[in-house]
Amino acid sequence: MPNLLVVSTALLGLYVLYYLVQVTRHELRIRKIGGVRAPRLATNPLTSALWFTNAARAQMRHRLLEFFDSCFAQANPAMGECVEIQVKPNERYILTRDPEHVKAILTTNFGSFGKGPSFNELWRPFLGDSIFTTDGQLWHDSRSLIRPMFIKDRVSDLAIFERWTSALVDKIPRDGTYVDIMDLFYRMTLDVTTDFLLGTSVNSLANPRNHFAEAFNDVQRIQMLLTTIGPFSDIVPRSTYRRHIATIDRFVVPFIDQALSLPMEELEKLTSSDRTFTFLHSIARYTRDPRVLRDQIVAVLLAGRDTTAATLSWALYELSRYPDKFQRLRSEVVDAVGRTRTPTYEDLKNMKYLRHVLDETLRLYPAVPYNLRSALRDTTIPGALGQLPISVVEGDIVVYSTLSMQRRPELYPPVSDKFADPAVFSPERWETWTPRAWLYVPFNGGPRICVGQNFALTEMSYCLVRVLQKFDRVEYCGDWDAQYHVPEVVGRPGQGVKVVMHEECERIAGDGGSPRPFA
Ligand code: HEM
Repeated sequence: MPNLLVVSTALLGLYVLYYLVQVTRHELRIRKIGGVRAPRLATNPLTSALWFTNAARAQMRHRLLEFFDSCFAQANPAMGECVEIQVKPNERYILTRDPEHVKAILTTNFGSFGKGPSFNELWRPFLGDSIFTTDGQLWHDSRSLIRPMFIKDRVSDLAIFERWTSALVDKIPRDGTYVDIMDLFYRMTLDVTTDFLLGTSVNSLANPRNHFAEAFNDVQRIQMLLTTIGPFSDIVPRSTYRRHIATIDRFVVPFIDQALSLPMEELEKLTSSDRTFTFLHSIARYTRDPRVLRDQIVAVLLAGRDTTAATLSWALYELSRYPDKFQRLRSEVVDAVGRTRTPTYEDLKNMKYLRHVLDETLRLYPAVPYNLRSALRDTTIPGALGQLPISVVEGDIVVYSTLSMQRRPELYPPVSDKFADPAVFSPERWETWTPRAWLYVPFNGGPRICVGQNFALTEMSYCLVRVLQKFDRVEYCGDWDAQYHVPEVVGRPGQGVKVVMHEECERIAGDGGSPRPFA
C-alpha cells in the first residue's frame, strides 16, 4: 500500500511537472511571436471543460448567441472583440467578432489559417476530404473541380428553379389554412439541389417523410454539437451519427456508380447539353474516384440546401411582420414580370428591392452563424489601432461568429430617418448605406468565399418572385414571442414559419364581383 501511494504521488508530480513545462513553453512561444494574449475566460482543462459544458448547454437550449455575446464582456478594447480559452497547456480557442480579425483570417493572412487537422478529423465521417474539410492543395483541387459548375451561364439556366418552385407554389394551401412555409422551403431546396447535383431529385415536396432528408438533418445536428464541444467531442456516442451517414451513402452511392459506369464520350455528351447536365456527370469527367465524388456531392448538398432554405424562411418571416415591405416587394415583382410570366436571369438581377430584402435577411440571419479556422503556423491577428497584435500559435482554433458580429450596434451608423435600428429588419437601409469592410460577410470572403453565392441568390430570388406573383398577402400564424434562432451548422427559425398565404383575387367586371384567383 505505501508503495502504491509513493508511485501515485510520483506520477502525479511528474504530470504536474510536464504540465508546467508545457505551459511555460507555450507562454514563451506566444511572446516570441511578438504579440499578446487575449483576455482569458478559462486557463486550464478544468475551467475550460466548464466553459465547453456551458457552450454545449447554450447550444442545446438555442441560446448560443447570448452565450457567445456574453463572452466579450471581458474583452479588452486594446485587442478588439476577442477573448480566449486555454484548453490544454498548448491548445487554445480564440473567440472573435471583430471585422479586422475576420478580414485577417479570411484574406490578408489567409495562408496562415485553414480548416486544420482537428476539423478534418471531426468532419471526415460526414464530408470526407471535400472542399469543406481540407486545406492547401487538396482544397485547391476541390475548388478547381467545383467552381466551373457555378459559372454564370450555368446558373442563369433557370429551368431547375422553375420546376421546383412551381411544385412548391402548388403545395401552398389556398383555402385559408396555414402552412409551415419553412418546411416547404427545406423540401424545395433539397429537391433543387439533388436535381442539380445528381440529375434526379429526391422529390421531397411530394414525399415529405424521406429517410434521406431525415438522416441529413440529424447528422448536421450531431455534427454541430461535436464541433461546439470540440476538444471534448469524444464523449458523444457516434452510433446514430454513423447510421445516418450510412443512410446518406445508400442514397448517393448508386448515382455515383451509375455515372462511373458510363464511358467518357457519354459523360461529355450529357454534360454538353443544358437539359442533361448534372454536377455529378460533370465532375466524373475529372475524377474516377468514387470516394472523391461522394465527398464533393455531400459537401455541396450540405452547402446548397439548408443555407438557401433557412434564408428564404427568415425572409418570409420578416416580410410577414411588415406588410408594407411585403407590398413594396410585390409591386416591384409585378411591375417587372407581371403575375404569371417566368422571370429571366436579367429580370431577377434588376429587382433592387428584392436584392435588398435578401441582403437584409442575411445581415440579421447569416446562414452560417458560427465558423472557425485553425492556425496552420505561428501568426498574429491585429490588435486595436496602434496596439500590439494578438499572438496565434500553430494549432490554435479561432472561432468567429458572423451572426454576433453583424448584430453589433456600434458597428453601424447612428439611427436616423434613413437608417433604422440595426436590430430591425429594414431592406430600405441598403438604398443609402454600404457596410464597412468585413462587417457584412454572410458568404465569407477571400479565396474561400462561397462558391455558390450567385446560384444561391438566383435560386432565392426566383423562388420569392414566383411566390409573390401568386400571393398578395402573407399572414403570420406563429407566436412572435416564441420564435428563436436554432444555432446549428445553418441557423434556422426554431418555430418554423407558419403562415397563411392569401391568393390575389381579381374582380371580374360583370360577374357580380365574385373574387376569382389569378391563373
Ligand atoms: C444563402 C445561401 C448561402 C450562404 C449564406 C452561404 C455561405 C457560405 C459560407 C459562409 C461559406 C464558407 C464556409 C466555410 O468557411 O467553411 C460557404 C462556402 C461554400 N458554399 Fe455557400 N452559402 C450559401 C449557398 C450556397 C449554395 C447554394 C451552394 C452550392 C450549391 C454553396 C456552395 C458552397 C461551397 C462549395 C463552399 C465551400 C467554398 C470553399 O471552401 O472554397 N453555397 N458558403
